[in-house]
Amino acid sequence: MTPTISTTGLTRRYGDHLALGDVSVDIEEGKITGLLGRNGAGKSTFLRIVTAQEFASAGSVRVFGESPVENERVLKRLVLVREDQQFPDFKVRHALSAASWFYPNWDSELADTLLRDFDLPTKRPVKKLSRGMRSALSITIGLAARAELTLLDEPYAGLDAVARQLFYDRLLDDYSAHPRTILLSTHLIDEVADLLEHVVMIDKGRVVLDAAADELRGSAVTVTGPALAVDDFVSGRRVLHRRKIGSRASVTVADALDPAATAKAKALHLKLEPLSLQQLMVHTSNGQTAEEASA
Ligand SMILES: Nc1ncnc2c1ncn2[C@@H]1O[C@H](COP(=O)(O)OP(=O)(O)OP(=O)(O)O)[C@@H](O)[C@H]1O
Repeated sequence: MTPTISTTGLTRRYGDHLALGDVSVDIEEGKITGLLGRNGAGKSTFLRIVTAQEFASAGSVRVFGESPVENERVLKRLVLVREDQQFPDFKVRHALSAASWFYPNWDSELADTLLRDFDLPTKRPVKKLSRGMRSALSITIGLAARAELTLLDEPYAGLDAVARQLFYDRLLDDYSAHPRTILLSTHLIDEVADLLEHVVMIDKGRVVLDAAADELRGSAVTVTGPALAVDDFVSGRRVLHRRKIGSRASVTVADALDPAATAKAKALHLKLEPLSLQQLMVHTSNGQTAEEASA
């Protein structure tokens, strides 16, 4: 199956700053993929290149098997929702009508439902909306467009926790009813972790993880207990992080534990805690091994 997005050696330099370096990834069709990374990691740059709003310095990008550059055939099959979405001087209902003409799969029933859910005033000029309301409008357009490729670039600026949860719920409901390829860029990883089927993590412009979310959940574990027992238990394993407090230690290892190792930990009275995706990003983007000690 041809991936919806495929990049090879994608590189973007701004002067001497490398925003994306040699990024080769495939974003598979019909999945929700998380594009994760810290501020400035290169997520928006990647999405702007995929949507031909910006050009690569080197490497190639294919979307639906073709170059997206000046390619109407490709661009009309995708929607990008950006955090800093700009709207013409329209009222909300005019912004929605304009979107309905532009996107071939537009669902006005869904748009109406989302307007009600987010309590958006249809007669108000977009410029008079609060920041959170503007995000809600962008999300409404992004979901109601029901584009085959839906790109969401941290679309929740200013949205409160209740509105963000509403967005995640509606995204999942509509995706379940109308499966499509969704790429969601975010650093609020814990909030979206359960939605994601695949994860691409970028750090300083480089891909540092590209794996199925299920594979990553439980792929690292923190072992806590008496320092000697912990050190013995983790010996020979790849240590991501080590913390010592007096005679106790807490060590994160990048291995899934097999049943025998889990039984051994239990016998040694060691505590095992699987690492969340968010913690995994913290450790992955902090470098290979971190050591902390306090007496
Ligand atoms: N037009 C530009 N000119 C110069 N540098 C840029 C430009 N656009 C992006 N950058 C730099 O490239 C890097 C990647 O930026 P990008 O916006 O892609 O990161 P991001 O992962 O989306 O970050 P955030 O989560 O903060 O939105 C940053 O260091 C940024 O300052």
